[in-house]
Order: sequence, then structure tokens, then C-alpha cells
Amino acid sequence: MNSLEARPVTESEFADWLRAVNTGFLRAPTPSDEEVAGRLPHMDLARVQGVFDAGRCVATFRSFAQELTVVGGATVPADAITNVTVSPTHRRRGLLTRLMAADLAAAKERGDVAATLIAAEYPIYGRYGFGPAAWTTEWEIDIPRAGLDPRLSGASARDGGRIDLVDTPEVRKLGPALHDRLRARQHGVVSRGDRWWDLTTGNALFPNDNWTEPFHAVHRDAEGTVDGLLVYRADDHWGDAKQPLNRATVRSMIATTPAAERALWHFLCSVDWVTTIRTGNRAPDDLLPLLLPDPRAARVVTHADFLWVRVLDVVRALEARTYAVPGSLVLDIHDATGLTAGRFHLDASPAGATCTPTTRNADIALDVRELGTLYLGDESALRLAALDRIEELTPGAAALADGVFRAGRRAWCPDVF
Ligand SMILES: CC(=O)SCCNC(=O)CCNC(=O)[C@H](O)C(C)(C)COP(=O)(O)OP(=O)(O)OC[C@H]1O[C@@H](n2cnc3c(N)ncnc32)[C@H](O)[C@@H]1OP(=O)(O)O
Repeated sequence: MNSLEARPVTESEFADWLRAVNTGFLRAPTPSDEEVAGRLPHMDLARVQGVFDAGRCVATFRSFAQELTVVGGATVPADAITNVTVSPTHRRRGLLTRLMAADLAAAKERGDVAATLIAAEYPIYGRYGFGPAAWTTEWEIDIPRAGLDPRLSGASARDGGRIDLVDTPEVRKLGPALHDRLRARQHGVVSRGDRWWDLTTGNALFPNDNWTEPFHAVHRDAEGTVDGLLVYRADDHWGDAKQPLNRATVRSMIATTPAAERALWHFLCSVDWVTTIRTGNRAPDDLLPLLLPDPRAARVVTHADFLWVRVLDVVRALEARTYAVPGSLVLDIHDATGLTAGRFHLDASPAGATCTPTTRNADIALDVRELGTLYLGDESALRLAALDRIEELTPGAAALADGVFRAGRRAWCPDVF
């Protein structure tokens, strides 16, 4: 273990590091020269960590700067963690633990309010203070059962708006501004850099990527403002009796108004030949099923944890968000790493909050991972208390915390990173 060297990688080691990432993620290991050259300029190498054994990279870890939208629409600076792998030859020797400790300490030092990640497997990250903060649901829609009138085209949006098919250069132009409007209103959304848009619109390709151009549809409101973007692909599947049985798969759908959501889903349900839709990653309380005359036509195919949050600065985290109802609570936060441990007085209201270190008696005690789970308003404090994951020290405090922390709509993180 001591002979293993953990450190930021150099430019010349980046190809070896990528090979280790591919190995951990069970992909063909050796990256092409073009892939290495295409990715390298976009890496902040100071935050690309590797562990080397006899000159070979055997563990990888990368973080980058991200903005996370919290309840109420404000954003906090986050340490987004990705590309976590330990080669099968070196697993379960504490390498991830070592890389994580170094990264979280650096993030705290930098002033990040939280760390975020999308967990490959549920049991990995709780031990480092992360809690599942936003969940994902995917539906499969059986269009003939949905009860929509097949004679109507979804393109004639009933709110005075319209739907247009657009091409990737236009998406590249209008997408970022639409996304910025989304993240000002939806907690759980994370920032998308230029690179994200370049990769998803095919502006930047690696030769071994199998990117194929999807369909893009935008919804414009009655004033012509773009308030929704739907990205989908369709397979080519026909029944033996020559009936069309094509399935559309949504790669992304973001909208800033319920009218745009309704119009885009109804549009997709009206595309000729398409009989099934896979919705991709949606919030568990997405409007979609209830936008169908028969919501049972939408069957849940996935429901799982998605975005995990690790609070690094309790005061700034809790002061950044708003709260459903006014309430005053003293929280005793446990954190084995010592990064956030302490007692904090939260004075919360729908307009915001103050949070201050205190010596007053605590109302509830919880680990920092439970704070991560509560942070985006997506979990019930009462449920966590029933599971003994929140300790109620003042009678009624769990119910108060439940009312204060919960948000009206569920958190949603549209992106894997
Ligand atoms: C944000 C992302 O990038 S998500 C992608 C995560 N990567 C993967 O899933 C790729 C395949 N897996 C791997 O590369 C590795 O197994 C990793 C990175 C998950 C774990 O790396 P390791 O170096 O083996 O972890 P480490 O030895 O530090 O383990 C620490 C603890 O976590 C536990 N643990 C680690 N991975 C897992 C897991 N997949 N499931 C359950 N427990 C796990 C270990 O048992 C250990 O527990 P202990 O402290 O009680 O003994």
C-alpha cells in the first residue's frame, strides 16, 4: 500500500490514466490517440488524480467545478466527482478512501459548499458522507393505451405556442440559455459547460464514439420564446404483419413551463410509427403520467437514487436554500471526517434562513450523509427518524424538520456526469 503513489497525473500520463478509467468501467481499455488529444485540453489536471503501481495507473479519480441548484433557485459551488475507478488487481485496499479524503479536503479548502456525484452502486459513497439527494424515474409509455386522439398532431400546441424541429447548430445556440432558465427554477439541476453542449450536439466527437444525430424539437411559447427542448431517437421496428412498432427513446427533455412539457410529450406521442416511448431520466413527480388521459399507459421501468450530495459547509449550504415553512431547529451534525461536525442553529423561512454554530441543546442529531439526503428537500425527516437515521432529541422536532426541509416539487438532476 505504501509503495502505491497517489497524485495528480501529468500530461504524459493521461493516456495511461484513461486506460485505467476504461478498465474500471469495463470498456475496451486502450484509448485512441485522437481520444487522448481530444480530451486532454478539457481536463484540469490538478484535479485528475491517479494511483500508480510500478509506473502503471491502477486507480483514477477526477473532480471539476460545478454549480448545483438548491431549493429556491440559488446555486452553490460544488465539487463534482467522476471517473472513480480502482483496477480489479487493486480493489479493497483503501485506494478509493484515500483519493476521496484528499479530494474532499481540497474541496473544503477551496470553499465548495458540497460535493456531488452519480453513484455507480448504492453501497459505495455513504461512508464518505454522501446521501442520495435526488432520485430518477423512467417510464415506458404504451401510446395506443394512452387515450390521446391519434388524429391530432402534437405540433399544434393548444397554448398558442408551436413546435419546430431544429438541427444541432441551432440547439447548440439556444440550448445553454434555456438550460440556464431551467436551473434557476429546478432544484437538483447541475451546470452544463460548453463541452457538454459540444459533445451532445456532435460538435466534438471522438473517432470511436458512436454518436448518431438524434431528432431535436423545440417548443416556443405564443411570444416565440423557446421554453422546451426535446431530444429523441427512434428505432426501426416493424411487426410481422407490417405494423409499425417503433420505439422512441428520449435522450433529454427540458422545459421551463408546464405548457411546454405538455406540448412536447403530446408531440412525441403523435409521431407516426412510434408506438412506445422510453422517457429517459425524469423526476419521480414528473407531470408526464398525468398528462396522458390514461396515466396507466406509462409504466415505471426504473426508480432509483441518482444524484448524491455531500455537504462540506453546513452554514453556507443551509443559508443558500429556502424552506417550505418557518421553523427554528438546532441540528447536531456528526461527521466522522470532522469536515462538518458541529451543532448549528437553523432559523428557516420561505424567504431564506440564517444558520449559526451554537452551543444550545440540539433538537435532532444526524450524520452528515442524512443532511445530504435532506438537503434538496426530497426526503422525509420523519421517514429518516423512523429508520433511526435521525435522532429526535426534542419531542416533535422530527415532524418540524420534515415540514421545514421538504420541498413542494421533487429534486431532479437531468444529467449524468
Ligand atoms: C462517481 C463515479 O465515478 S461512480 C463509479 C464508481 N466506480 C465503479 O463502480 C467501477 C468499479 N469499481 C471500482 O472501481 C472500485 O471497486 C471502487 C472504486 C468502487 C471501490 O474502490 P476500492 O479502492 O476497492 O474501495 P476501498 O478499498 O477504498 O473501499 C472502502 C470501503 O468501501 C467498500 N466498497 C467499495 N466499493 C464497494 C462496492 N462497489 N460495493 C460495496 N462496498 C464497497 C469496501 O468494502 C470498503 O469497506 P470497509 O471500509 O468497510 O472495508
